Amino acid sequence: MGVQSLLALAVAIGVTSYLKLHGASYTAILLGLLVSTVAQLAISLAFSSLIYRWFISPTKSLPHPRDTPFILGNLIPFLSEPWGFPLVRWQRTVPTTTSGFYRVFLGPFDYLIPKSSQAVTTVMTQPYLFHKPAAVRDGLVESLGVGLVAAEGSVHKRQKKLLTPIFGMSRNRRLVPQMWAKALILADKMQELVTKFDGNSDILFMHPLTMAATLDVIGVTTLGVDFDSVTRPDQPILKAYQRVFPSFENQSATEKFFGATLPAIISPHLLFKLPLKPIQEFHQGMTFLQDFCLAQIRQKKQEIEDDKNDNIDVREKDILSAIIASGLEDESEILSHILTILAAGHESTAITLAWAIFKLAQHPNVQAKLRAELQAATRKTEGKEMSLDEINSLTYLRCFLMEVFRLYPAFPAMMREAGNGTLVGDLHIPKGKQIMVSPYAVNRSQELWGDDADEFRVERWEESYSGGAKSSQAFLTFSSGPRICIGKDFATLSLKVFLVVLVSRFRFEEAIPGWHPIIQKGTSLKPQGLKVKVTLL
Ligand code: HEM
Repeated sequence: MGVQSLLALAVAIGVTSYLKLHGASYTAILLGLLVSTVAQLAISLAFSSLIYRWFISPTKSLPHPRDTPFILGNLIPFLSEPWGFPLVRWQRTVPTTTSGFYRVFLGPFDYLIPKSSQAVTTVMTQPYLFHKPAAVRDGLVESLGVGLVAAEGSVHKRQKKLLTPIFGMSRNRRLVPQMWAKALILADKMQELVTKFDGNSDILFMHPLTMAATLDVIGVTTLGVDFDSVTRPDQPILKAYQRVFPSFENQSATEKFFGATLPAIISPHLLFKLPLKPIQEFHQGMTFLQDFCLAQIRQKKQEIEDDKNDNIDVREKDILSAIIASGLEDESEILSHILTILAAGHESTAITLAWAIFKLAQHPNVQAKLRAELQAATRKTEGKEMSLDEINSLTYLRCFLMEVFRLYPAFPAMMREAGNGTLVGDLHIPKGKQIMVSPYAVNRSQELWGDDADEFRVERWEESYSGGAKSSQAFLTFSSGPRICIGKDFATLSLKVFLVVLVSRFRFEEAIPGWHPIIQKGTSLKPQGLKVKVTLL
């Protein structure tokens, strides 16, 4: 229990005893407690925002954004804009210090932000010292269990060792036909939509389509189950995910406000118990997914047990089979891995695919160059499905995708917390200090990428394999260090397959010249209402 909580308890006991001794009624005592709680909260807020932050904190000498009002600090831009926007501004305007960190204030909470690549390295290469904050971890555990995203320390190390080979090159080779089949189904659906009214062209909202398609890829590759979300938008798994990750487009202004604010200020234990409609929907969605995945796990276990010949096709059929065949027996851990892979794997890829298609529409020259590369490759394969090596030999496709990854990282910020007090150069970071690492801001840093960091310039990846970045920590789309995304190659491959199939079959143009979709505020870079004109070639 911290000093503040002890003080609060002492004041509450004091107030109750005083009122009781003076013969007050229970209503008066309750009222007294309420008033004293509010007063303590106000004093604690004022103390952290007006005194601790400026005069006592060991990080008090670090620079911070200009225009930082007392009390609210930098909270307003953070709540009113997509997270990445203020982070890019601050990355450019706050002076660089020797430690490479600066600080921002979200209401009473102070965050350190690593600005230099050295500071980013310090945080990302020591994931068990700078771990995920308890509130973030608790939220993940509540929904997904202790899978790789939520695990810390030795548990994370063991899980990563178990899962890394399952996501290796030999699996990717096996996945290509499944991904290809799903990309063709998406292309067929898009063809059906654009030819519906006798023409060969129409405006399509891409994000719902990419969500359904990437969910289908993850379903077939992870569980060996065909969700069929692209052709059946009412199928229950898709509906469950729409409940778990609601799109802001379908929410009222109040729901949007609370959806962006409550997770930042209330502990997940409390948040998940609130009698609010989105929370109830979340639980219903999660319960459905848990029951569904558990049934799949039991069925798959049986298949593997029944296979007396250790048949590779049974043990390696999909990611779930490979996890069970690896010898992991704990059913709740297997369930956490599957829920984690399904959740982490499809939304991020869907967001990236939607942005990729939007960038093609915005940049016809890039699209033409990519199509030319694909047509030349397709001539060689005589229009048949490409192999992993053929897909990976498409150099312009790689360059295009890297530039999309750089400018549109699906997760604009990652939260961390110092597990122990530590020294970084001359800066003492105290235990419990909150840290925010921003892939969005680092990927657009002019110090690391040059003056044209904001420009969508595919050539930078043609000129140099690293895109000309001045540090290996300049590209954080998939995080870096021991907690780097395990599905990085899986996601890259499935995006390449989707792009090969879609760009070969359709031309993408801006639906409205110069229009840009709004980016959802919060933890992901979800585009709202992303639409493009799609023409069948
Ligand atoms: C474009 C697509 C993707 C992006 C941008 C992305 C990005 C990220 C990022 C930034 C992290 C680190 C989060 C943090 O530490 O706070 C992460 C972790 C993770 N991702 Fe991905 N991801 C993508 C696709 C996938 C896919 C397809 C899968 C699985 C099939 C996956 C599974 C995971 C897992 C299990 C972790 C936790 C790794 C660990 O903590 O060791 N991701 N991802």
